[in-house]
Amino acid sequence: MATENKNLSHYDKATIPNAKNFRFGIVVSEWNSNITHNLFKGAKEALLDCGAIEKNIIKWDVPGSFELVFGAKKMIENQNVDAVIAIGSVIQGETKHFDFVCSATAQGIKDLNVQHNTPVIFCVLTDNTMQQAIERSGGKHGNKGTEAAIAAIKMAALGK
Ligand SMILES: Nc1c(NC[C@H](O)[C@H](O)[C@H](O)CO)[nH]c(=O)[nH]c1=O
Ligand SMILES: CC(=O)[C@@H](O)COP(=O)(O)O
Repeated sequence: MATENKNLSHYDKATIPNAKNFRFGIVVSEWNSNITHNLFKGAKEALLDCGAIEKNIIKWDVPGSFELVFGAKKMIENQNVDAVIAIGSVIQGETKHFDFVCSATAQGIKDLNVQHNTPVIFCVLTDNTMQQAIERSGGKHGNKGTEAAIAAIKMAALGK
């Protein structure tokens, strides 16, 4: 199902564990900060709505999506978190750089999930245009940050 057919912000609290006992790390890319700020806002609001305590939400900023992998790794190693949300917005430019950034970031975050015992949620928009990014960070398709927060809670609770 494409995003076109679902709202990223919809969730049923009855199906989500209470997040009050979990610590969350959120690593946020500064590239396209108009987008990543809204993704972070959506994620934080959803975590709090599902019972998370504000002091248990640790936010770090990194320069770009490529640096999300290192930031998430350091968050896992140093902050005793139950899940990490990696937030970025990659938008196609004139060159193939988009492909390399998206691929490296996705593969790097996948690798962290394999190498560590802390889930890292892929909240990186990879859009053709700024308009697509706007629509997925609080616009007509909802907010991917909200979706990522719900995934983080469910993964933090897995096996507990
Ligand atoms: N063009 C975008 C980038 N590019 C920067 C890289 O992520 C990285 O910071 C740089 O290559 C130095 O290592 N990053 C985004 O997050 N979004 C973009 O659209
Ligand atoms: C994803 C990027 O790095 C890209 O936005 C940079 O733009 P360009 O490909 O025009 O250099």
